[in-house]
Amino acid sequence: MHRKTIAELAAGLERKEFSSVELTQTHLARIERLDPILNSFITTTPEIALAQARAADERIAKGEAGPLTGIPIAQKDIFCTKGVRTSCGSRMLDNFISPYDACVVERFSAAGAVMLGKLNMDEFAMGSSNETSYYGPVKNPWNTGTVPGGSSGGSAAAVAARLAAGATGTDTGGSIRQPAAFCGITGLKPTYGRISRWGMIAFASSLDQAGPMARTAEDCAIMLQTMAGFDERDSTCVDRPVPDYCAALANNLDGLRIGLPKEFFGEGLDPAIASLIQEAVDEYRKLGATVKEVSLPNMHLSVPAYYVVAPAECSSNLARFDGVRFGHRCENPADLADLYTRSRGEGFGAEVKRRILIGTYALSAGYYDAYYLKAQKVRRLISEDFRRAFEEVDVIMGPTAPSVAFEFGAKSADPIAMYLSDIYTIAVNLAGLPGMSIPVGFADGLPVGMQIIGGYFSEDRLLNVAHRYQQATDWHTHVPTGIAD
Ligand SMILES: NC(=O)C[C@H](N)C(=O)O
Repeated sequence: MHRKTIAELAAGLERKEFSSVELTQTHLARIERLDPILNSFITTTPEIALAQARAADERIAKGEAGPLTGIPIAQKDIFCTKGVRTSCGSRMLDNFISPYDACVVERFSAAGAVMLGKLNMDEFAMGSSNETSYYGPVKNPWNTGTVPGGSSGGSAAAVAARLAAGATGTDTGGSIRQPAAFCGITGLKPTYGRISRWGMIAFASSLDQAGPMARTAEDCAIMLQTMAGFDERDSTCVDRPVPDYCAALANNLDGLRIGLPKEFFGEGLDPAIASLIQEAVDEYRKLGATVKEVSLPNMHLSVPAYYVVAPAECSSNLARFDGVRFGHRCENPADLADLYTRSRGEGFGAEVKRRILIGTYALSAGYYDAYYLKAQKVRRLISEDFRRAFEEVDVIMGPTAPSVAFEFGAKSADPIAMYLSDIYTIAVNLAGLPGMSIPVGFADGLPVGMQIIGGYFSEDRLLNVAHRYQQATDWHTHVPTGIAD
């Protein structure tokens, strides 16, 4: 059962080949058996899952099921879940039981989905390897000596290992796409504003966006259908109709104009990855696409601009964790200053502290114009680069990450080396565009992801482009041996 995609599981439930309770029990048993190795879950919620599965079976029996009714999924632990610990991968929130559900969680519940638990992640989504989690790193199911990527590493590993049929992720600077690439799954970061951020713990509010992570583009379409749409509780959520993402999947790709940015194929890219991307692009030629080189001249400024904007917003957002209202509080504070200092000092890990310090510095009087204002101008230049490219092409393709999954510890001592693993993804966040990662092969036995970037609100087109490729190839069907057999 666990090998089936969400679309296949929904068909099986409808035909009564198995019940949601059976399906849920199968996944819970797999988590119990395999997650001690992978560490992809921070919290499992078997009682909630089985209650939701029973309710789903009733709904299916009455003929009132939707495409996600009875499907076992899991939530990144950045989404607030009522009555369930919501840690954001941090000691700061280790004791935090959320009093409400995030909008995304509400929508999955309303659709009748089953929540298996909360997934491991880099602390407050800051990281690209899952090594910054207070709960320990997640292992990559393809090779447990390598990282799963981050920050949505628990989501990617759980889906790759068939512990959940689908998972939510969030992407501030590559956090859905890079782990999807490292674990050989499909992930979509939608346009900024497509999905409500309400109840999603804020890291960098002008960049954060939730999205689906699953095995296929079709499954991502099914999940996005439920996640997308206006919510007045998030002032940046866009009030715009949600298209039927599944209806567009099978459209043919005749005449699709693909752009390959020359900046994506330069120095620093693993040559094995470059050739797999070229092979995938050749497949698209066979499917009727035309291919041309485009340029994103300000791409090289994306990582530096991100590491001003994101820490600046993080220093402001994380000011709320003060030991007073919720989260970690130090023992016996001497006075208020001691309470703040020790609670934050004990509650946050090293990477989070680094970002808060960078952000506070960048925003401080005298440095604001030199850093923050300048980074905002660069952001505008990057958006303009994409706008110009999309005058000539429909989608942009390139590698998701410059390397395959790396070994634990390989980049932890060098923050800049770690930051560079998001070199191809971050510009998309700065511009607010949608982007996907799909599996296109293996290098050194590890999965390689290709990124597909589209214009604003072109998620239907991206999913269509990804789906047609997945119908013509089988990279997305490969299963990590040993762990996920
Ligand atoms: N949250 C993200 O998108 C991850 C990014 N690597 C960061 O550390 O900021």
